Amino acid sequence: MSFSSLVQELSVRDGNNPRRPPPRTATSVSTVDDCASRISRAMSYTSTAATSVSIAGDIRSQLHGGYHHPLARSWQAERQLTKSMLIYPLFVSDLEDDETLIPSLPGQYRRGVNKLVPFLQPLVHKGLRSVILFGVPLKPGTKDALGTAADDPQGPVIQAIRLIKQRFPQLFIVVDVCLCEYTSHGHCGILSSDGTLENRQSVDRISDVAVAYALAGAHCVAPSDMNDGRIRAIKMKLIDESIAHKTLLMSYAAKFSGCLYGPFRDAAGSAPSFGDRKCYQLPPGGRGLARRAIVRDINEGADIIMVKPASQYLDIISDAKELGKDLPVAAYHVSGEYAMVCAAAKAGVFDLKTMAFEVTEGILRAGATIVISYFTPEFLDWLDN
Ligand SMILES: NCc1[nH]cc(CCC(=O)O)c1CC(=O)O
Ligand SMILES: [Zn+2]
Ligand SMILES: [Zn+2]
Repeated sequence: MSFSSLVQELSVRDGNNPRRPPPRTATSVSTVDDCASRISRAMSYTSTAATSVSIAGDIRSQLHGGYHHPLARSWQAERQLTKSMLIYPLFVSDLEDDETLIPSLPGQYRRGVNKLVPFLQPLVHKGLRSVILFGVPLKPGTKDALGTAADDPQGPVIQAIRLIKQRFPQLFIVVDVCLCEYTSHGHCGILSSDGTLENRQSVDRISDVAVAYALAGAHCVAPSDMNDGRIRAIKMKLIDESIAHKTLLMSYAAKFSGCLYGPFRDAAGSAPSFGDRKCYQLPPGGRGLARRAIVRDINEGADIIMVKPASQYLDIISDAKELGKDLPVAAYHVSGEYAMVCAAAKAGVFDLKTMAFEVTEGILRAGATIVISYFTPEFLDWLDN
């Protein structure tokens, strides 16, 4: 039985409804007026006859027309990925001529300051708008219990900020603020004698480091340490230094613990030497806790809220958008997510480009408008075609 004859049959069977519209046939030609009156008839029909699905379905079940054409498909998305939404992570080591492939992070390198400009030049030319910097101290003896090297004026991050700002003035420089790359114990703050984070000292140190990066010229500081109260402390010190008006404060507000940061820790040499980060990064099931952290950081003065990882936490991205209606939401598609996509594509599970777009579109659909992605160089090419 064809669809239209089924509709007809159902309509005929439903003979006790006096407002039943006449059955349509496949050959009927409609005018705009005809169409409008049919819609209004169908609407009044469904409102009085909930038992029948036939007539309203006849019109409103037709969705394909809305996305037959590629351009129409793009119109179905609330937001489209653009180059300006992307932030590219860069690992900057303290060995000036370093250019080392990170084995667990396919295609990504650790680079010394001397390698940055030649690497960035073609990307900037293709439309790269923003980078996020992570310092990697490799020289022996650089790490200590207080993470002293984090704001070393001769260290890789401050050197890189100055260099990039001078050579690519149009590039927006975000700097990750944390101590784990610089502490001998690998934790994201200063520890008290029982091995837990000492909040007051950690926040004091983290906020000093953030201000040092901002004074060196970073456009944005992004604390990823998760110590309570660091957003307020950084904002206050930025105000004290009279640079709050030109420094964007992006909070890693909802940063979850788990196993997706592994390749990053290989790249940055920042794995904790004992224990884990479960007492300061959020538990994966903690949606309510994440919502509290988001609200807290908004109230402490964050300009942008970040959610991380991204694909496993799309509900949290959507919560961040709802809670911080007037703040942009960023999502970090982290090292483990990136490595998974690369590994599966390599194993023939799916096409790399298709999946990179699918995962990123999912992140945008959930509510983010800024995406930190290791796929950024590829997107700069893909978005041109
Ligand atoms: N605290 C530092 C930091 N900043 C961003 C990441 C992870 C980013 C990634 O996995 O790509 C981490 C690692 C961690 O918290 O252990
Ligand atoms: Zn850290
Ligand atoms: Zn603990």
